[in-house]
Amino acid sequence: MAVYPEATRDDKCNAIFDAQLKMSQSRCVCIPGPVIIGAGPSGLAVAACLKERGVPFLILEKEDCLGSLWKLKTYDRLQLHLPKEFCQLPHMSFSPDFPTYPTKQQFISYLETYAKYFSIEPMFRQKVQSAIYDATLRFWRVQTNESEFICRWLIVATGENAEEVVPDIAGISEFKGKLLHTSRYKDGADAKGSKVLVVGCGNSGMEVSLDLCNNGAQVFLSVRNKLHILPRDILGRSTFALSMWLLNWFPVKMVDWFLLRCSQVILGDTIRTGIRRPEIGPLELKNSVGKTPVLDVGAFAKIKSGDIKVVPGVKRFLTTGAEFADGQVEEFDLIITATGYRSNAKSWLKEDSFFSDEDGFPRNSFPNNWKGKDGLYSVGFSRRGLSGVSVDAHKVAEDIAGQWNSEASNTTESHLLGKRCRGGFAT
Ligand SMILES: Cc1cc2nc3c(=O)[nH]c(=O)nc-3n(C[C@H](O)[C@H](O)[C@H](O)COP(=O)(O)OP(=O)(O)OC[C@H]3O[C@@H](n4cnc5c(N)ncnc54)[C@H](O)[C@@H]3O)c2cc1C
Ligand SMILES: NC(=O)C1=CN([C@@H]2O[C@H](COP(=O)(O)OP(=O)(O)OC[C@H]3O[C@@H](n4cnc5c(N)ncnc54)[C@H](OP(=O)(O)O)[C@@H]3O)[C@@H](O)[C@H]2O)C=CC1
Ligand SMILES: O=C(O)C(=O)Cc1c[nH]c2ccccc12
Repeated sequence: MAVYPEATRDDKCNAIFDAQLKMSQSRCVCIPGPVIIGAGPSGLAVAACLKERGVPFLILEKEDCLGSLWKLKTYDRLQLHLPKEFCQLPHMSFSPDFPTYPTKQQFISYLETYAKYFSIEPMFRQKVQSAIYDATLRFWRVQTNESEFICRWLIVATGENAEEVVPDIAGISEFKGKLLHTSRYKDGADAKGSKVLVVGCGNSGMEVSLDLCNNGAQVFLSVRNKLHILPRDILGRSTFALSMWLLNWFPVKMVDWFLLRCSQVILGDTIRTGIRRPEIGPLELKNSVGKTPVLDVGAFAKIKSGDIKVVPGVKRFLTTGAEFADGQVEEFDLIITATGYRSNAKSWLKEDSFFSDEDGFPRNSFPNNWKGKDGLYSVGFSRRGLSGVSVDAHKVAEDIAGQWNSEASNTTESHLLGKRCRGGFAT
């Protein structure tokens, strides 16, 4: 357990008095176990692990459903791009009927079943506005739009993709056509015959481009940087699974070399289409800066055939279209920003040591990214997708359960505060 500077008796009395005064004025609830922020896969996974260990908890979720990223912010044709065995959460496998790459709907129904099985009932419409550690009381104070929650442990599970990144490109507000981020794209049903620019070439940009193309749109894909494209499957086996298997025996550079040779044979030279590859290999790049390679499900064939046209980065937007870095100008009906997401943790978490101001991720990288000080934890910030979520969830639950079961969790302060709190939620 962390060691705190001892507060004086007077400090403690004043702080307890302040806390009690605040509680009597506003709705304030003491939570006996941890408060988990976010009811996505990470929040559910750590909740299930805590349940297994008999630790009560409360999940606060800003939306009115669990798995909100998957339910509200993803397109219809989405399928997991890692095989299902790498995406399941702790203590429950996917249905054997699910295909290797479950669909969005299957993944959502898995999350629903998961929550039901473990009797996880998040509190919805609770947007966390601030969380601050009271060093005198040794409690976290979590303020939502409705209430204040007081707890000993705080688990940040708000995700790597909490907020859309909207590019700050000149003239973006001038564009008179339709402009939307991939998080609001559902399908290309209305796009038939229209001219569409997709800005950004991650997995979202590639898959949305493919979907638009399949729906009869004329698609331009703006690529400003180097990136790795790998086929999702090599000889009928998942590229990701194959990579993980090879990494048991070979160094990452050798596995990267193998992946690039296979990509060359299966996809051909990406440079011919205007897409340059980084000098560092795909897995090494993922491990070092977290940049996920594109796992291609068909968009690259459309690029090679010219159905999707690769254009350089956008220099500026115009009222009717865009000008690109090479001076080319095109008119568009629709522009879709596929420019990714960012963490929102720094907008509400008032602490300076565990989470970085720069990117809102824990400062320490995997495997030391899950535990901060003063009872602060994170799940789902390891840049390892859903398999990273499970690893974090196990570690966090084990650590908290250890404290919960020891006498240390029953401090005098918690009893004193607990008696004064009105009501309490703990699932
Ligand atoms: C299009 C897309 C496809 C993906 N496909 C894959 C894949 O195939 N395989 C894979 O491994 N990963 C994939 N990912 C990565 C994705 O991050 C994970 O699948 C997973 O959703 C991460 O779970 P999470 O719970 O950490 O975050 P999220 O799913 O984002 O959940 C976080 C939750 O926190 C809530 N929240 C945020 N801020 C607050 C606040 N202030 N107060 C209260 N609640 C808050 C949100 O509403 C949300 O419900 C994909 C991501 C995207 C965008
Ligand atoms: N089937 C699946 O399972 C899918 C999984 N995903 C996952 O979801 C997560 C998010 O993916 P995604 O939404 O693609 O986001 P990413 O962050 O992976 O990609 C964003 C892209 O936008 C570009 N970009 C960012 N800012 C700008 C800008 N100002 N101008 C031009 N381009 C810009 C980036 O290029 P640059 O390199 O230059 O910064 C990058 O190509 C990833 O983890 C991904 O793997 C997404 C879709 C499908
Ligand atoms: O979907 C994502 O963003 C992921 O992080 C999944 C993932 C983890 N490690 C990888 C290596 C190659 C491709 C995807 C992933």
